[in-house]
Amino acid sequence: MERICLLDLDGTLLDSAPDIRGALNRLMERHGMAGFTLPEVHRMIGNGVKVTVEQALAARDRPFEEALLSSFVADYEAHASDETRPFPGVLDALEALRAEGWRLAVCTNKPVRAARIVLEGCGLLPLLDAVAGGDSFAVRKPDPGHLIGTLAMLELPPEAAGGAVMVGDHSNDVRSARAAGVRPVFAAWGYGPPEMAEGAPVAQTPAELPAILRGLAPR
Ligand SMILES: O=C(O)COP(=O)(O)O
Ligand SMILES: [Mg+2]
Repeated sequence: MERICLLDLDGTLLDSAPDIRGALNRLMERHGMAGFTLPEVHRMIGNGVKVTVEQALAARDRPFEEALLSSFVADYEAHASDETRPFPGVLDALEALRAEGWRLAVCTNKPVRAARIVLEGCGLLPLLDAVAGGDSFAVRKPDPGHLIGTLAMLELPPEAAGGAVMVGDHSNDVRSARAAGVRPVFAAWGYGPPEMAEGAPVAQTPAELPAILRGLAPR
């Protein structure tokens, strides 16, 4: 069975919160609202941009508007890799996994256009066999269909989930993996608190991934 590694993006491959915060706080400022600290923004990431903007507006007692979301996304796309970088060790870990025969695909709740822009800006795009965003399918994490759809982008059937691992920093990643029949690994360096691992194996750093995934690989 083929070895497939599905990877979450924000808080797993990339420390993207500074640029998400930048675009969010510029939106808030344009509309006369107070901005957010980095730890506050960490807690708003993982359910897609719409939820991020909804939570930000709700925190300031302001109703959600589609136009505010569009203006946030346009600003974010223009500044997606100003400060965003791969977490230390990510590039080496991805190269090691590829050398060991793992196919790599991103499965993120971020809209796919923004995901590709930031992956390109950070130099990770050439290492990936597919990128599935939160708007690539009718469903997104925690729905297992998002992972099954990502496998389909690799021209693999749902049964290939048995040879796949999902690395992510949010309970959405762990839950969608389990529901799809994919083994989850929790990225402890990301934005999710430790309880979001929900009993999944935990990688403390990206450097631990090759050994952990080797232990989970189909034989
Ligand atoms: O919330 C988002 O926009 C994306 O989050 P994810 O990359 O961790 O799925
Ligand atoms: Mg994440």
